[in-house]
Amino acid sequence: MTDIATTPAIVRLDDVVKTYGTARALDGMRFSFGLGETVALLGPNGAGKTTLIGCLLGFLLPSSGSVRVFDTEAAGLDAAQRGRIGFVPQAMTGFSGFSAGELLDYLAHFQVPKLGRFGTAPFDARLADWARLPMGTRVKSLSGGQRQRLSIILALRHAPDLLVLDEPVASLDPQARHDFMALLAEYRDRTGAAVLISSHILSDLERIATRAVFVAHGRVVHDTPMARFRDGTRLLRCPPEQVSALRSALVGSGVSVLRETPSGALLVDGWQPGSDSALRATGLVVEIDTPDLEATFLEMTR
Ligand SMILES: Nc1ncnc2c1ncn2[C@@H]1O[C@H](COP(=O)(O)OP(=O)(O)OP(=O)(O)O)[C@@H](O)[C@H]1O
Repeated sequence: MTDIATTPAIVRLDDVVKTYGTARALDGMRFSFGLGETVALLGPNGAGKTTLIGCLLGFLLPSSGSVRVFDTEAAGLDAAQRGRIGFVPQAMTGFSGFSAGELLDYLAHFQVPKLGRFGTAPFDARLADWARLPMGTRVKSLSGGQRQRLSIILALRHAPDLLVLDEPVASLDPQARHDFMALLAEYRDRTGAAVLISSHILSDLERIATRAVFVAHGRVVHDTPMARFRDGTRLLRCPPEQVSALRSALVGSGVSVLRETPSGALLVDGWQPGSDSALRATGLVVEIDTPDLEATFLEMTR
C-alpha cells in the first residue's frame, strides 16, 4: 500500500500484527497520517479498528511491527506526549461516583490546555454549550448519550494535536450528532490537529474526512484522499461478456480497478474528466455511476 500522507506523519504504523491467541486482529497494518488530516477509519465489525486504536494509544502492544506517535513508540510515550492526545472511546467507563461537574473539575488538574490554539475559554464554552450536561448528576446516572458528551469534552478541551475517536456518535441523538460533527470540523480547522475517526455513520464521515482508510481482516485494503475519492471513484457496469474487454480498455488509461463486484461491475479509481469519452470511443456500452462512501465501503470490505 502506498503511503499517501501529504504532511509529516505524526502517526505511523508499519506492518503491525496483533494476535489474540490464534486470531490475527491486525495482519500487517500499514499507514500514516499527519496534522490537518481527518482520517476516516472504515471497516466492518471485527476488522481491527479498535485494536488498531488501542495499539496507537499504547493500551495494547503489537505482536510485531511498529506503531509510532510523535516519532516515539506508542507504548513509550511520556506524559507530555500523552497530553497532546485526546481520545473518545466507544463507551466511557469508570468515575461513576463523581458528578459530571466534579469529574470535569478533577481532571482539569491533569489536562493542560494549549493556550492560544483556539482561545481556550471560547472553545470550552462552545463544548459546554453543545454538551448541555446536567453537571450535578453522577456519571453512573447519566444517559449513554450524556456520558458520551462528557467523554467528548474531556477529549477536546485540552486542545490535543492528535484526536482519536472510536465510534464517538453512536449514542448521540441526531441533533447532537449533527452539531458534534460541525464542532469537530471547527476544531480541526481552527487547530490543524490530526484526527482519526472510526464510525459506521458513513454520511458523517463523507462530510468531514479528508482521507478514507478502508480496513478488512486487519489490513488496509484502500487508502484514498477524499478529494480523489469524490472525483475519481466510479462503478462501471457493462454486459458480462464485455467485462474483460472493459478491463483491457482501462489498461494504461490511468484508471485502476479496485474490485470486481459479484455482479461483474468494476469499482475503479483514478477516473478523470476525459475518461468518459475515451471509454465511449472503444464502442463498449458502459453504465457509469459515482458511488458514495457507503457503496464503496460495501465493495471494498466485503
Ligand atoms: N481481547 C480480545 N481477545 C480476543 N480477541 C479479540 C479481543 N479483542 C478483539 N478481538 C478480536 O479481534 C478482531 C478485531 O476486533 P476489533 O474490536 O479490533 O474490531 P473492530 O473493527 O473495532 O470491530 P467493531 O466495528 O465491531 O467495533 C475481532 O475478530 C475480535 O473478535
